[in-house]
Amino acid sequence: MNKKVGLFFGTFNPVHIGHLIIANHMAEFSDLDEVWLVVTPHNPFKKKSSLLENHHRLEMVYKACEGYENLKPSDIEFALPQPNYTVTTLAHLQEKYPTNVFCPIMGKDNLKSFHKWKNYEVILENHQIYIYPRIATGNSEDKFLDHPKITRVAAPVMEISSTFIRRAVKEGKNIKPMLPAAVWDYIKLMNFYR
Ligand SMILES: Nc1ncnc2c1ncn2[C@@H]1O[C@H](COP(=O)(O)OP(=O)(O)OP(=O)(O)O)[C@@H](O)[C@H]1O
Ligand SMILES: O=C(O)c1ccc[n+]([C@@H]2O[C@H](COP(=O)([O-])O)[C@@H](O)[C@H]2O)c1
Repeated sequence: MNKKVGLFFGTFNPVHIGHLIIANHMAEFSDLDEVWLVVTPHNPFKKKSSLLENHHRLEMVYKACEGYENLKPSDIEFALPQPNYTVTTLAHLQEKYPTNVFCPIMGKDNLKSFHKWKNYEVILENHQIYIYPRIATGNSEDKFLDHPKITRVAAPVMEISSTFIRRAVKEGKNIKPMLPAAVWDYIKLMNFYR
């Protein structure tokens, strides 16, 4: 049988429990067999300056996924041209794993800017997109929400961001519960974000 794989793309600088809870919820409560956390070297919409090196972010994702049978870290984008366009990654993955069915996972907030993604029509044509709820800013219409290639999954809403975590670590705050334990220990050990 073809394996249905959810793809959770992110810079994961660092990965936090918000990411982990969503990824795990998708793997456990939707029809996805696995969720791959794809570490993006360079998001086309984000500045690269505050980014930790790719292998450090991957290491944190690897640590976060430990003990979760259906969550897998992926470094597939490391060898692809940058900035990383999701349409390119999807084509590459489909070629490498022809029997897998790949479904990108996205927060409802991201759907608002989806029409600005490179070749978004191609993504929609070839893939079912799994959407989880997110508190969105602004009130523009979600024109994709009722699209047949959109599947909505009622996951918990987690308002935590990597930006908040980086800032808090810099200020010496204890934000241990916001990170998987092994990720918190690694950040301390490596003196990241100080
Ligand atoms: N708390 C959260 N709950 C659900 N989804 C999230 C959460 N934080 C981020 N995401 C989503 O997870 C994916 C990867 O997130 P990303 O690595 O950009 O983290 P981030 O916390 O948004 O980072 P930053 O604060 O550095 O912008 C993105 O699709 C993003 O929208
Ligand atoms: O392909 C695109 O045009 C595109 C535009 C913006 C974002 N993305 C991908 O979406 C992922 C999540 O984006 P973000 O901004 O929520 O971190 C990130 O890993 C990017 O590679 C992709």
